[in-house]
Amino acid sequence: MDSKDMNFLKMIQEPETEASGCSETSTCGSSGGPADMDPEVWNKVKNHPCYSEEAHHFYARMHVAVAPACNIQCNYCNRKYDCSNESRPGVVSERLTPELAAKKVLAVASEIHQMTVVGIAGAGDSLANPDKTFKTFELISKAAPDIKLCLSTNGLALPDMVDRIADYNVDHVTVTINMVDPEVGEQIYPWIYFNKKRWRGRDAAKILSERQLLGLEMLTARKILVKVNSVMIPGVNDEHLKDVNREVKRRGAFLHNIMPLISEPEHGTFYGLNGQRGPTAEELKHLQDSCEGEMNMMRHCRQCRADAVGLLGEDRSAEFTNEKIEAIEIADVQYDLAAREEYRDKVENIRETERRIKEMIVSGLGQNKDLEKAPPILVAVATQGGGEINQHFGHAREFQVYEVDANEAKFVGHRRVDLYCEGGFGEEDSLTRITEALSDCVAVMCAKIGGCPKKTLEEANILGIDKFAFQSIKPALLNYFKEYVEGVKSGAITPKEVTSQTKIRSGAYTAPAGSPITILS
Ligand SMILES: C[S@@+](CC[C@H](N)C(=O)[O-])C[C@H]1O[C@@H](n2cnc3c(N)ncnc32)[C@H](O)[C@@H]1O
Ligand code: SF4
Ligand code: SF4
Repeated sequence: MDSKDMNFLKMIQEPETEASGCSETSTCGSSGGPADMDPEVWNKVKNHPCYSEEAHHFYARMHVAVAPACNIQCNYCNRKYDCSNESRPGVVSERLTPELAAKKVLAVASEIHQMTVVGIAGAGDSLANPDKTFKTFELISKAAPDIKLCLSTNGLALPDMVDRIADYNVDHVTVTINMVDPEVGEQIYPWIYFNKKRWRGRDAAKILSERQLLGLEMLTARKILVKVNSVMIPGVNDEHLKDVNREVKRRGAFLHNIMPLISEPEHGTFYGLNGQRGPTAEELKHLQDSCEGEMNMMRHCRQCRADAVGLLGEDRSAEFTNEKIEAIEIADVQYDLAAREEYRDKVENIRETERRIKEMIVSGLGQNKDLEKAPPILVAVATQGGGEINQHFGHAREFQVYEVDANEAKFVGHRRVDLYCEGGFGEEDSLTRITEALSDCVAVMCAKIGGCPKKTLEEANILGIDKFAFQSIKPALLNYFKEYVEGVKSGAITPKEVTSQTKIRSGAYTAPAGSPITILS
């Protein structure tokens, strides 16, 4: 186990908690997953960072960019193959052959033990490049059998590929479904290439939609978990995505990930060049909230590049360039399966303990009528993984935002920000932007915060809090909720009107060049 892994484990093993008498390092019972989840499903999702919000604090993924071609055109997509400065889907720094991809997976997995999933998500479409995609899976599954395989597709080729997908034990497939009505679809897709012919307009959208829904049914019939991605395009498919949600739910999709359209003109997409805007954070959250029901909504998607490596929200791809991978002697790569398993076992014990602690806190809060009645608050958290408040305010490139009440602390999105501590350079500007980005939060929790940013935040009625440093995020937030409500009651804290429908001012915040738009997902 390398020193980074050791630090990470130490970080998650030694929390200082005031949450309860049960130490978080102890293992209070078995790790069976949430009570309401089928154990077979839990086993598939428990260490997949995209399929489980909880898992994304502990486990990493990597994308291997082996699939350059695409069989359709979306009006929001412009693929780039040598781009290191844009952080959005469809861009990569370098292409990979299946052989180099497998070598890269081994190199990353031996360096980053929390990396549990390899996905193929472009830069084009995984199933428009089936030979490269399945060759890559074949090589990875031989060399690294504990790694989960995952693919993303627009679904056009899916019905023809389901058997091959099942043959490679791929348990997770993402299908992008933006419409179930060809009238809507013709505004999103200028053409598709199907049966050796280019189709346009409503005919194209009809074929695509039928193939997507058929593919989805075929996957769920084989118990393969399907995440449906939908890009929310205001005025085109925003209201219609409720119908999409209903149709995919009916066909057994496991998770629905409604993502905001990214349409900066400089990316050169059709929508970007024609002024099609993306949704505001408030619009996005409203739609996600209205679709949330029996079906899980994904709210922690970071809209990653096609060659992303690391925990969601961090990108370590620059550490694993083709040049570095090519220079590695495969015999020097230490793929230590036992150490990887040991790491996962420890994480699962910690998660199980945290779940029990949360239950105890919630049951304690439930005894108090004032807390039960109090409206939810939004709190921002600086974390670098491990499910803890463990990042210095000035080192945060994103803040996670939680909606907290007496019953739960729910992840509702993230805000990307400029780094505050950059050697004293431009600090005031970045602090202003961070304050704007967190304007709807009552507090920001971090491992440490300096006097100056604390004062500026307080002027905007956002408390900078570092006393929960290195504690588990959700227990700390639930404990803080009690403190906040009591503080408001006693007059020590000035209340902030915040509800789940609060207007999040994403429009007021300009993301730094090269980063995706700020979202509250
Ligand atoms: C680059 S695609 C690769 C996988 C596959 N070709 C597909 O479309 O599903 C990965 C995801 O990024 C999404 N995406 C691409 N460009 C986007 C944009 N400009 N805004 C939001 N999502 C985008 C796609 O819809 C898809 O869900
Ligand atoms: S299907 Fe995927 S890769 Fe192809 S154009 Fe659409 S978003 Fe881009
Ligand atoms: S784009 Fe979203 S679903 Fe895909 S790896 Fe990133 S966080 Fe996961």
